[in-house]
Amino acid sequence: MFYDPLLAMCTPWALTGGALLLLVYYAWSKTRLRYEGSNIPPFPAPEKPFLGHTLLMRGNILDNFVWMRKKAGDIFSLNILGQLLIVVNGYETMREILVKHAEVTLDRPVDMSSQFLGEENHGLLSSRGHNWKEQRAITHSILREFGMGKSLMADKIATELQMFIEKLRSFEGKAIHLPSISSLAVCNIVCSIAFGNRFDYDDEYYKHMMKNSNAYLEKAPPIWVFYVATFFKKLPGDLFGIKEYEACIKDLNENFCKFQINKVKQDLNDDDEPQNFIAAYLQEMHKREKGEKGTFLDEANLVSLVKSLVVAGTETTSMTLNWCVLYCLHHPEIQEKVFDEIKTQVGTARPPCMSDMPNLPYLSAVIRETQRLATIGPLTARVASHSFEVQGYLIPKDSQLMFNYDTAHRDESVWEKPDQFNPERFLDASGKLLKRNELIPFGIGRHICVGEAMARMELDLFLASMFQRFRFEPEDPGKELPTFKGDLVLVVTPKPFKVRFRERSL
Ligand code: HEM
Repeated sequence: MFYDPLLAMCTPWALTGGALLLLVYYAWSKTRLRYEGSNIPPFPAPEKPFLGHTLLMRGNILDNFVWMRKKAGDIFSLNILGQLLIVVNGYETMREILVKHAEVTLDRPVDMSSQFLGEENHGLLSSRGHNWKEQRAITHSILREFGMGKSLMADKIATELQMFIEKLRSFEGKAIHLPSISSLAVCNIVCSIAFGNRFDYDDEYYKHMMKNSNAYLEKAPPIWVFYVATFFKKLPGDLFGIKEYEACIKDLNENFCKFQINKVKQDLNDDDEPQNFIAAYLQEMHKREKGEKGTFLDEANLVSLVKSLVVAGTETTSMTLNWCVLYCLHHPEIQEKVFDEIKTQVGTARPPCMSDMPNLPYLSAVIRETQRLATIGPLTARVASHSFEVQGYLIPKDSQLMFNYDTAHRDESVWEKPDQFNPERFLDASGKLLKRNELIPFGIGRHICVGEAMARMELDLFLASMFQRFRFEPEDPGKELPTFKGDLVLVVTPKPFKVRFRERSL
């Protein structure tokens, strides 16, 4: 046979080169957007080869979105490793899509934790279509039955609030990190509704599970990592902490949510009056299973639901309390004004209750302004189930949409000096509370926070009692006060700071 030494030498190189070319072509074809010629929203910056706009998702995304919006307008496109991501800003534009096009923007994209737990269509945060509709309706109806926004819920909150205030008193003015206590208190309210139990603040099991619940938010890898997380997971080591994150959420799932459900199941009798969320859900599930219509209610959905109540219902409320305290450290005069209002309208002999709230408009304005300026949950995502048009742009089927709620709260055309903490913007000239539609801390459209009424009640009661009983003072009055600039870890958290709760002499 003919032997060519040159060919023999070249072949390994040719093979390697060919393989590399194929790999490059594969990577290029996977990361390229295929919408040439269609009128998708504009890009704020040129795409980088292979990476698209992925690097723009690093750092403080909310700050990055500000300059992108200035360049490209309220709706702009990003290429994240081949996935079209359309970012939507401004109250009117978000409303137009989430309300007018609600049916085609109903589903959320699969999130990382659901993917890791094999829960791609479960519960409320990651379920889709008819399953989501049934889970949403049952959650809403059970929470309403348990008195969300009514007295039963208020009683549960008041019981926990008493423990919380006692705990704050016990520090006798020593500087503390508020969320390490407030998260335990707020989560206890969710627990007492979900499975009828509260935990002692020093309970090791509870503290461990709360750490997992916090990790859900704090340890969540950066958003862009999600697109390549399954690949990174296969690599040795733990790049971006993906494996640690997975371990935390699995522990929370198995040893908290499933464990508590099994405990309720042991004593469940379908004929008894349900005493908690889990029992009510299981009883309704058994009823529907016997019907002819079929049901999406099942235990896998319940596990995910319980987890979303714990995770979505804890840090959001706890961080809002923390932000409010931080703003008041900067504005002691506002703090005193709230105290004076409570002293006049409620007195100091008993804790404030829900029926006092109509007489406390200034406190309500402080809470609204806290929610506006902090925008705890600034980003939410959806997938377009069909193509549709908005403001002349095509939103193609399967594109992902990210809604930037933060912009609704910071638009200068709506809010004068939006970066300042000014509760007066929620009051009219006679001191009456104003309703302002652009305030959307709980979101808009069909996915609007299912725990809104409960959260409002918690914020009202907790803050009213905190203002009544304590003066909030900085850890070290000689030092610079903690900054207004927060960190986005799914929820926006202030940079950790300590505060002194000085008991007022009442
Ligand atoms: C101050 C406290 C809270 C804030 C600022 C807040 C904010 C939000 C926001 C912005 C959303 C997303 C809306 C969207 O995707 O458009 C949401 C959804 C949700 N929240 Fe809240 N939330 C709070 C408290 C609570 C509480 C106390 C619970 C329950 C115990 C809760 C449970 C949920 C659930 C389950 C969802 C998903 C709803 C769905 O997709 O249908 N949240 N919340």
